[in-house]
Amino acid sequence: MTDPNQREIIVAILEEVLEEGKYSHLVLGATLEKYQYLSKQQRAFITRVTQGTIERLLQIDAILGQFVKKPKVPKMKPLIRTVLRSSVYQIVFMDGVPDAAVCNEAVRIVKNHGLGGLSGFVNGVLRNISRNKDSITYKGLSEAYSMPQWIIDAWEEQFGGETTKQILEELLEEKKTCIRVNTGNISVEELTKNLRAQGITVEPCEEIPYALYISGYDYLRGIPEFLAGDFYIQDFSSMMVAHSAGIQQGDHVIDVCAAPGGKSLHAAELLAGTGLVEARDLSDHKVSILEENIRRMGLANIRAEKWDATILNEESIGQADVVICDAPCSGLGVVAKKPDIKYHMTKETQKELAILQRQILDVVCAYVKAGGTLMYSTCTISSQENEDNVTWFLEKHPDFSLETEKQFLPKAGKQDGFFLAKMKKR
Ligand SMILES: C[S@@+](CC[C@H](N)C(=O)[O-])C[C@H]1O[C@@H](n2cnc3c(N)ncnc32)[C@H](O)[C@@H]1O
Repeated sequence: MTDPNQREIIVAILEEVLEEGKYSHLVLGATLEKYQYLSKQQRAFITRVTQGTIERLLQIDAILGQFVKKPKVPKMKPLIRTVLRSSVYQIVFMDGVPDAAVCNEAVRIVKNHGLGGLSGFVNGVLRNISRNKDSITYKGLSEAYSMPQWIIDAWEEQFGGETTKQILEELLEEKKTCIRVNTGNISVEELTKNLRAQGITVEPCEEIPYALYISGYDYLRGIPEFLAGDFYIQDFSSMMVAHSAGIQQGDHVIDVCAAPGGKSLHAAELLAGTGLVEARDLSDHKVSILEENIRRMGLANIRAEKWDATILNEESIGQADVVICDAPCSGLGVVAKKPDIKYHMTKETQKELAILQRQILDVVCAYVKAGGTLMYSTCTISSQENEDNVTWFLEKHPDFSLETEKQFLPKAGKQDGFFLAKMKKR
């Protein structure tokens, strides 16, 4: 557990995410791929500490604020700040990691980076926190649940205090990965057997027979069945889009915001080799991600295309049995798995996103055939981006009617926060 290398790696990841603003899941994924020689335990430790530190950042900074009078956290040297933050996470939120080892490692890293003059400060702060863990207090929900205040305010207004507290609690609980089995490649039973043989815990998902929860695995790309396209990582709430769209064999599906491809690939799988899915996204980079996933899943009835969804594609008018509009959104429903989102998002950006979502809906509804279906979804729980947009859309487009609308709230070990609306064109 105390291999010196691990904590150096953790600090390097956190510096990229917290100091340079890169996305944690991308930096962590790339790092785990780079250090394939590490053991499964070491990788699990790196994942837990980096994700935990990001997830609990406001809480950790509040703790540091209680124990360090000067300098304030924002005024600290970036490396010192990162070492302290990741060490506080281990001392306060992890059992089974000796505090003395955490302090010693922090001192060693600081010295290795030429900041030996500050090693006494780092050592003193961490040992003080270790001795006084029980006296830590938090001012308000924002500190206690590490969630920016503006998000709490918005949720309290929308859901009330009790539900907001429940959401905040769920977001910090243990997470499981939900996968969609590519049943064209392998049966659910066979995949379950293969994964269990590798020591992976596999549990069924009650709502969708071809969805499973997996945990205790090392590294995604280290699972041969992942590389073979036998499964795709997708939350069950997100699977509900293609699952409940009423896709029939031979259908033409247009997914207007498709990358990395979860819903498009799912639709193509449901079409079982028939029909066509046009999977569109904004940039060449996104299209190449779509193409890579299409190749991995081995599907022939789907093609990736570059197209800006805010621009009308004349050729697509009235062509689709199903249009999937999984719009760019604030992502606040998935902060349990991508915790840095909550610090990047702002009220202003959220407003801009709601406008963009309306713009996209307004254009892409033209692609739906008479009698066809428009699926609108987001991975957020904000009514501004969800129900309000649907109401606005239905008023503006009376030829569409609402069939179902569902807001999934985040539930630990079960589902992300997600919204979907199924609309029918008369
Ligand atoms: C929520 S993600 C889509 C996730 C995807 N549907 C899935 O299930 O894997 C939103 C996507 O919208 C794309 N996007 C943003 N603005 C767009 C636009 N104007 N036109 C098309 N795609 C856009 C983003 O690049 C991003 O890939």
